[in-house]
Amino acid sequence: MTDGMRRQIVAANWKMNGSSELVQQLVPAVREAVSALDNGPQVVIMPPSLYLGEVKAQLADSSISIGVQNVAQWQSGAYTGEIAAAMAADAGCQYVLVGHSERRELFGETDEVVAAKVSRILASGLQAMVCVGETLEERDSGDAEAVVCRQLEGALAGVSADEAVNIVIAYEPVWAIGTGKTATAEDAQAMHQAIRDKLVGLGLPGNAMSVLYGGSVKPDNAAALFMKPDIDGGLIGGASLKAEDFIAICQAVSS
Ligand SMILES: O=C[C@H](O)COP(=O)(O)O
Repeated sequence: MTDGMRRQIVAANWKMNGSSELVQQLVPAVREAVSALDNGPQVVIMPPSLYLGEVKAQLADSSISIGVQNVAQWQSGAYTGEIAAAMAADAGCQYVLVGHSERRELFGETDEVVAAKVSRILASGLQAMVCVGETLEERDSGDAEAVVCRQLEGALAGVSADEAVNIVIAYEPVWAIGTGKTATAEDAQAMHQAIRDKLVGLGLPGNAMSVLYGGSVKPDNAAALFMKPDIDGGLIGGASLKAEDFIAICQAVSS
């Protein structure tokens, strides 16, 4: 299923959850299980930034990558409470999540802000995991694809085909996040295909880029989603906080 830079990825977004205790319990267990996988996915752990150092220490010499859940659109300066993409790189991250629907909804992130962040992330030599997805209302009114295409166009404004090697797309229907309602594998596949077509339309190598699915991915639905031809793995919220569940999801990619 991989083609060029397209690769299977399972990313853990802890959101604002976790503790030092969780790091000490969960990360070594995930590390051990992932190292035993044949042909396993690239695993990425994105804890709250305060725990990055502890997670990194647990992952020394492992193949698992680390990332942050957000960075500022600015380079540096008087932006109390923010962290810069360059700092994420300096702290040893490889990935940055950007444009998550919670950031768009709760923190007012527009497509323009997302695009500015993408540009900072790429300039810092990191991989941008760009989230897109429609609300239930938008899906019910038949606008899901148009919304996702608009978000892609906005977030990737100014990204060149060469830079696309450092972009991963995560399709997360908002109505499926944390609700236990997941898109059917068929609906997710259809949207992933539409995303690739849109990327190609934007002059980017859409068929060679990784496109992940997120939204209530659990051990019991992961394999059906991941076996679809255009789904390259998942962005996992709730289930990434339980070692057993997250490991089972990583195993579903390699099976
Ligand atoms: O970033 C992760 C997603 O928002 C999915 O969260 P969830 O797996 O809890 O539905």
